[in-house]
Amino acid sequence: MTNIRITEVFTQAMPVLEKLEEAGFEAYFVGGCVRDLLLERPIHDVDIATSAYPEEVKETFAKSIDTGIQHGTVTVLYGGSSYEITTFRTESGYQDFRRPDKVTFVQNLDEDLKRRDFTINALAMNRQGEIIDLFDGLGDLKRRVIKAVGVAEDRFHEDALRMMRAVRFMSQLSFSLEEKTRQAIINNHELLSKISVERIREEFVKLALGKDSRQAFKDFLATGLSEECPGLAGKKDQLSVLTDLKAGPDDEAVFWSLIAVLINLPADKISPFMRAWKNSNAMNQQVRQIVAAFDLLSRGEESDFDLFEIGQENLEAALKLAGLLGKPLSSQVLLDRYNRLPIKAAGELAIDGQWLIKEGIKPSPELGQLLRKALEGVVSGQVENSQAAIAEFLAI
Ligand SMILES: Nc1ccn([C@@H]2O[C@H](COP(=O)(O)OP(=O)(O)OP(=O)(O)O)[C@@H](O)[C@H]2O)c(=O)n1
Ligand SMILES: [Mg+2]
Repeated sequence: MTNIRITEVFTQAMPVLEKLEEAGFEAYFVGGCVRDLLLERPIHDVDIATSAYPEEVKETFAKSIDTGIQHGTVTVLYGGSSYEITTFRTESGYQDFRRPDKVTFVQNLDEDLKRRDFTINALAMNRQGEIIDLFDGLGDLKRRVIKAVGVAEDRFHEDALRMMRAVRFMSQLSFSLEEKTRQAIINNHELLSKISVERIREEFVKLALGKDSRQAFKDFLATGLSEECPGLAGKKDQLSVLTDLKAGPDDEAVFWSLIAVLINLPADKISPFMRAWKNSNAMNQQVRQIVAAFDLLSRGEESDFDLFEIGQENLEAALKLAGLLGKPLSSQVLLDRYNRLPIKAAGELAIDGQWLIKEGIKPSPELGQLLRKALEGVVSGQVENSQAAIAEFLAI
């Protein structure tokens, strides 16, 4: 990330503010993009707050999409980028999606900023590049603290997900939690149970993959937030390993596998756990495979054919998992063994079912067994991967 790129993002976005101002409205950059600009972090989305009502925003720009009119948000496409433009409002539009939104439009930026979650997220910037900072967000950026705007309890009652956001930002930014904010999370952690699992999962994964996850996991556990998460209630002791890892996880599937191992999930309980977190089937399957591979490798009895079946991706993931847990698996030896396998996929076998049929084997369970035998023979180096050698090996 460079300053040039950051400047570019805002330079590109300036005409959007300009157009709103020319149309007679106030408009500011707000929230995460201003925070990330000041922290010199990469900016992924530029949010704009304005005095214009959604209909007025739509009239100001040629191309727009109604992404969240009921929250006051219109997405505007301009100069090849898209911008979320939201009318000044109070009472968050961030409520759990199953609950009706109560959005009240307000007259000015100040009222809007007051209802934002943290001081570092309640900064705005105008077209002149001046920062509007009503709650000493700049000071908190310097002190590197996550502090709720105003009365923390109120902010968490407006949207309990913010408690998860607090620990997520700790991890991503390497910030600490301001004491009153921390106390408010301790007092209100039960509210998290009202929030949809999808939203909690999103924050949980961002926390896990953030650069300071170990510090953030400490507060995730100490404030009681973990007690409100699917499958994690009563597991604080096992999960405390997360605060003491050599490094944080950098891969989502490895992270879920780590959790599954830490809370001692038996193989048949991994799926229900992953589903409780509303993970995709693909993620669920990957995690089951990684944990199975990790268990097998931990026993140290894996054959070459086991390595073949595990496959490169899951092997690397299982080794990462072992690394996080400080397990002494000889990674290089295993990877070398894998790399020396004569074939890496069943498709590379010199014969297939068609070929066996041509050789006079009837489509039958026997055919499947022969294929499997050939595969095992080739993978384990017992037989060369050629049709002639395999035919002799199978005695057909
Ligand atoms: N529960 C929430 C979610 C968002 N916001 C406000 O809306 C802004 C934008 O929200 P979002 O994009 O979800 O978060 P960011 O802070 O931008 O973080 P990220 O980098 O993950 O986008 C936040 O900065 C904050 O001012 C809030 O007050 N409460
Ligand atoms: Mg954002």
